[in-house]
Amino acid sequence: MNTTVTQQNADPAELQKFSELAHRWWDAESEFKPLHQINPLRLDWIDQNVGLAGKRVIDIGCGGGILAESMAARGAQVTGVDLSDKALGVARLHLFESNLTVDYRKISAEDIAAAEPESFDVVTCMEMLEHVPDPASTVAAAARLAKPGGSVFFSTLNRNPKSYLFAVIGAEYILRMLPRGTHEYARFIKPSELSRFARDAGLEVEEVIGMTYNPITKVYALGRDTDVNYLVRCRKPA
Ligand SMILES: C[S@@+](CC[C@H](N)C(=O)[O-])C[C@H]1O[C@@H](n2cnc3c(N)ncnc32)[C@H](O)[C@@H]1O
Repeated sequence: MNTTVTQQNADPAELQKFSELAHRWWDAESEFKPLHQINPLRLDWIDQNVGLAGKRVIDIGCGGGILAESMAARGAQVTGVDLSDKALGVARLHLFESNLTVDYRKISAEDIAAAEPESFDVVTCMEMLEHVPDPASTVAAAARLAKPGGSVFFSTLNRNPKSYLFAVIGAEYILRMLPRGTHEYARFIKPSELSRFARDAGLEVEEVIGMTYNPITKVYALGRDTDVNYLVRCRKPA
């Protein structure tokens, strides 16, 4: 692994997992299929709430750039940050194919928040908090990056027996949608916990919305069921 992690809110083993798979990031039938499938839903939800065109956006834990590119395609000026060299390499290469512009940088959320506080109209941090040792620190960095009046979006996995059954046993062992070991149950975050992290960081929590997967129809949907996957929309007071 050529990822250097020093005194950062990062787990080298987690970064290694994503680095090893990075070359398959844009293969919509690969381990990243779920991210490709959920992307239109989360993109539309974000766009409907903030109107992405012309907005300055930062995507924390951008990986290969599925969400970052799609926001750029909607007219946003997007910065993507991650600590996996390989994922960032794939993200940069994919720009040649898409002809889009995204400013990809290898920097932690905390470091870019210290360097460029209150710089972004929109902050997104999706499917990333469950992979870091100190999610509250990432949430605080996301809040710091937002301009006053800006919007901050998170998504992660709830922590309860049902989410263990669906997100770990179901997705990794039965349906084999994800490689075994993708998710560590102890790192799942309850909506109440994420809401507290957000409030402690000075954000107002405006919406918590669930995302469900129907294994029969293979369709994802947004709705009231936050038991497994969920998204949170926050606002930084002006
Ligand atoms: C499941 S992927 C999600 C990618 C993207 N956010 C999406 O939803 O399409 C998790 C990403 O978080 C990144 N990541 C893990 N720990 C990180 C950290 N401490 N700082 C920045 N990125 C991190 C991984 O490298 C990986 O790209």
